[in-house]
Amino acid sequence: MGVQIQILEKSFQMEQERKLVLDGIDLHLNKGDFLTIIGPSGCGKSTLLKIVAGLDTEYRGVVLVNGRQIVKPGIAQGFIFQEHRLFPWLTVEQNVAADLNLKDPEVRKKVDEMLEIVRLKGYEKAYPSEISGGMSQRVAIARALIRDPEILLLDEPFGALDAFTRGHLQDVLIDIWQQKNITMLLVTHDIDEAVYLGTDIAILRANPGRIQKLVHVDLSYPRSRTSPAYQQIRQRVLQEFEKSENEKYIDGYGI
Ligand SMILES: Nc1ncnc2c1ncn2[C@@H]1O[C@H](COP(=O)(O)OP(=O)(O)OP(=O)(O)O)[C@@H](O)[C@H]1O
Repeated sequence: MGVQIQILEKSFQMEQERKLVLDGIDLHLNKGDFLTIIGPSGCGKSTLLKIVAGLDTEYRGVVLVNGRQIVKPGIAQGFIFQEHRLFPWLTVEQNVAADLNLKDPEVRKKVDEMLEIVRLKGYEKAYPSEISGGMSQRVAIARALIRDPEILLLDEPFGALDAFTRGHLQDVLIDIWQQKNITMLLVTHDIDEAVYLGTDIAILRANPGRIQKLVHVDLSYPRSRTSPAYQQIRQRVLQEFEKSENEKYIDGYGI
């Protein structure tokens, strides 16, 4: 049970050649794990997430979510993009309900519960143009959660937000994860975000994308960024990250 990701090979056809992007990725997440993924630009993080989401099925390998093979997008795999992708003509509560009927008392109850979890009570009737970027991203998270996904996939979800809002949303995300005991897979460029959120961190290297190192973060939540144990793990991850970046240049790619 849990999530099994086995990507033997993922390549893209370029004009002249096939480019190998992911090579031998093997990851296992138990229910309730929070895996963060970092790595140099272009190492295949988004490609990996799209494969797990079922958005890309052109690869050699297999992804299993609770024993079921992922062959297309579905409600079992919630996906949060960097931009929130809300419908501008729908209110906050309509965006959360999306194709579900808000007049159904069960749906109404769930929408209210989700808005409570993402701390948006009082904004039900607002339109996306009337709320901030951070609030919009919380609406997107509520919209994914209402479908009870077995795994939530987040691609740089807070990358476009200012540092203060990002810090706040990281805490909201930990809250949601703890309340729902959901399995999380989050891609980020931010080493601090990877350490602050993850039970485990996968550091990828590029050309082709491979797992450079898996680091287990044995720290309880909420985490203190200034604690020596936190700083020690951060330092370790940073060193691995630098190694993965150097290898990218030694290989002659990425410049
Ligand atoms: N649809 C596509 N067709 C061809 N090549 C692609 C396609 N999508 C991604 N690639 C290539 O695959 C590689 C990995 O891309 P991907 O977006 O997964 O990397 P990333 O690690 O998420 O990068 P970043 O951190 O910059 O967002 C890159 O070299 C990219 O150019």
